[in-house]
Amino acid sequence: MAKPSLPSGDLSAPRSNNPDLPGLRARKAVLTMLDGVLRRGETLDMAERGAAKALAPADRALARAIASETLRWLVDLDALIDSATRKPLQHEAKARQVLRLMLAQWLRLDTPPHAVIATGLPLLTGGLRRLAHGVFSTLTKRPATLPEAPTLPDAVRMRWGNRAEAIAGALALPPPLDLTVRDWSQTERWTEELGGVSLMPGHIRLPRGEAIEALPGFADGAWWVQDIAASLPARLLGPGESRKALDLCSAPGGKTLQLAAQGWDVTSLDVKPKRLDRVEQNLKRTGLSATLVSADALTWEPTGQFDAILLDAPCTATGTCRRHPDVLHRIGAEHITAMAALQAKLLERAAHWLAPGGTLVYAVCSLEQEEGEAQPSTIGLTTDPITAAELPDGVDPASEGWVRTHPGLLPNTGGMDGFFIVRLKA
Ligand SMILES: C[S@@+](CC[C@H](N)C(=O)[O-])C[C@H]1O[C@@H](n2cnc3c(N)ncnc32)[C@H](O)[C@@H]1O
Repeated sequence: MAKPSLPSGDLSAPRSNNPDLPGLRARKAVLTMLDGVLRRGETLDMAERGAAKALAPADRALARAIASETLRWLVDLDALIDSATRKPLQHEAKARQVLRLMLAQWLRLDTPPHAVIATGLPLLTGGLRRLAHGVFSTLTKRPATLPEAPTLPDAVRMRWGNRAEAIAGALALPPPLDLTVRDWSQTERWTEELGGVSLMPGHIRLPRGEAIEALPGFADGAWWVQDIAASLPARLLGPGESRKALDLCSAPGGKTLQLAAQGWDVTSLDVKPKRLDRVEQNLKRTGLSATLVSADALTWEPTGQFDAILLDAPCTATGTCRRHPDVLHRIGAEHITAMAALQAKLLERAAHWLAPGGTLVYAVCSLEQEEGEAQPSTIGLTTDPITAAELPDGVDPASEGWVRTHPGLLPNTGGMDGFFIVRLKA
């Protein structure tokens, strides 16, 4: 079973309970991050910003890796804990949280048990510390193992239906790093120079773990990081030939860059000014241009119509579960319903801004039917079927003409994020 590469944070065991020891501070941050995700429903990014901001970069990376692996394997870690306790621990009890992160380090990050104990047990006191020590020792003596792939929470498995097993298989593996090349004619050159593989023109796949900013071509903006699935929506609009495109909900701007590079005259709109700043920085780095608009798409009114609109709508982002395993535990029916309602409103508005004969691509990085397959029927545009020739080998359009990707696709080359994409014509 492939394991994530371990960040170079301090794995050595502190010899006392001194809370200032760096190894202990990283584990404390993990505990706060797990609490943020599991108790307060925060994203892992948000929880990390709150809990780990004072840590040195290597310790912060270590804390992120431990929290990610804990959340990815939570169901299996809990089963191990329950198999070694006579009285089940409450779901969010501190002793359970500490045992979860201890087991994730030992079983997923290959941290030696003595280091796990030295940095885990000081998070507890008294009887709880003795209990955690007992459970961890029982499991290391067995020795306990994890299954080949993480077990998905029941509600998630039910929602993802017959794709669930393949997605769980992909969750066990660290996802690769995909890049989109600004000038597609340079794909071969950059693929060779960066030592990657290309699955489509303009696409390069590298093994995970590269320091992106140090790679050749980054500073000159010859490419940007973008999962291959995330690159499909803009590709489906084809060459722009200076026609007008609206990238609605555009930040941090991967699709704005693509549309600009494909020759569209792009208006790039997002409601969050700080996120729009990132679009600006990305445009600057890549030498591409777009008109930036900081506005709420629910109230904004354009001055004219667009030949193309890309609506990469806000969503539950469950399709990014490989990199954000918090979505396995945070997202429930109420989030999906709320997002689906927002997406329907955005789609409805966007449809009115399309010039006659114009094209609208609707996309979400969600694996949920309500946010994907159920959406386009609510507006009066016709589907412009996506063809297999427009997709990477191994990904086929559905008979309805749309595309549903998920992490279990392209299993031999590293998978892809989960997206729903449909192309509609006015
Ligand atoms: C899935 S992300 C977009 C990713 C982006 N298309 C890319 O490729 O980099 C969704 C974006 O929608 C924005 N958003 C959410 N509600 C919005 C609204 N009412 N109006 C405009 N933008 C909105 C968020 O700020 C977020 O940046």
